[in-house]
Amino acid sequence: MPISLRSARRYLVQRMRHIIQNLGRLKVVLLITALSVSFSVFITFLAFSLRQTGAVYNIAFFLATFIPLTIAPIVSWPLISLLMKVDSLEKEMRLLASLDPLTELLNRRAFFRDAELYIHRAKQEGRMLSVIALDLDKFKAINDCYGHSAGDAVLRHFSTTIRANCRTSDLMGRLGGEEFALLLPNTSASAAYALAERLHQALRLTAIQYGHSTMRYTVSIGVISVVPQKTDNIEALLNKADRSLYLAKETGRNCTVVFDS
Ligand SMILES: Nc1nc2c(ncn2[C@@H]2O[C@H](COP(=O)(O)OP(=O)(O)OP(=O)(O)O)[C@@H](O)[C@H]2O)c(=O)[nH]1
Repeated sequence: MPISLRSARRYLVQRMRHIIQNLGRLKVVLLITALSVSFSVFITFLAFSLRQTGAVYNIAFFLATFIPLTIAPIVSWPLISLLMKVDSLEKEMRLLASLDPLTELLNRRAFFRDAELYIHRAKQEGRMLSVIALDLDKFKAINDCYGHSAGDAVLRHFSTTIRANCRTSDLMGRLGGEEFALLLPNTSASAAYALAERLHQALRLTAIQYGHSTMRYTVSIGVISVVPQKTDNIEALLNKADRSLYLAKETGRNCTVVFDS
């Protein structure tokens, strides 16, 4: 019983938020005011029906209209404002919980969660998608040579390069350390390979100024492109992309290997 009460309350709060978001603050306050006045007039009417007439009756109806008309907006405006603020803070918190704080790409958990949705949709529509695993080369040497915050600057730079080369519909995540992953919906192996090559090219043209130092870095990339089958999930696809990435590292780094099944 307490569970159903709690879920009923949660449902009501959600409905209220939905209404507030759809109508906007002003319309909601006007609606509350109109409802308050109607209710107050109705109660007054019930109390006086068939009993009183004349001046008292008129004064009571005047008060039944005037009091809620003035009080309802004064009370509801700040309350609705507060609810809207809580709502946008909650949205912001949910977004922050999904992002890697250094690069502002999706964190591992959010990437895996969203990737499953993309894969599910691709299965339903029978469409191809590509998963790309990326790992910066000899990143430890950058940290050792220039310091940890220089390493952080490289990670941020790489995430900006990824963003500049991907579509807004692509999923971009930092899985941890210097490992990144992309999921490209509706993307063939050749288009995914072309993106990987654009990233290599962008890094070739890049020299990051850090203090008095100029840093250059490269990335190794593994690609898998499939029309996902029933048993495919992000873990399985990322495993295959990782196997290609491993080959890219073995081949001498700074290159792309496409998974060959
Ligand atoms: N600056 C910085 N370094 C990190 C972060 N997370 C992990 N690292 C470092 O990334 C380095 C990863 O090193 P390795 O796994 O040996 O890989 P690598 O040096 O890139 O070598 P290869 O992958 O074989 O090319 C380690 O030194 C970690 O300390 C981070 O958030 N910031």
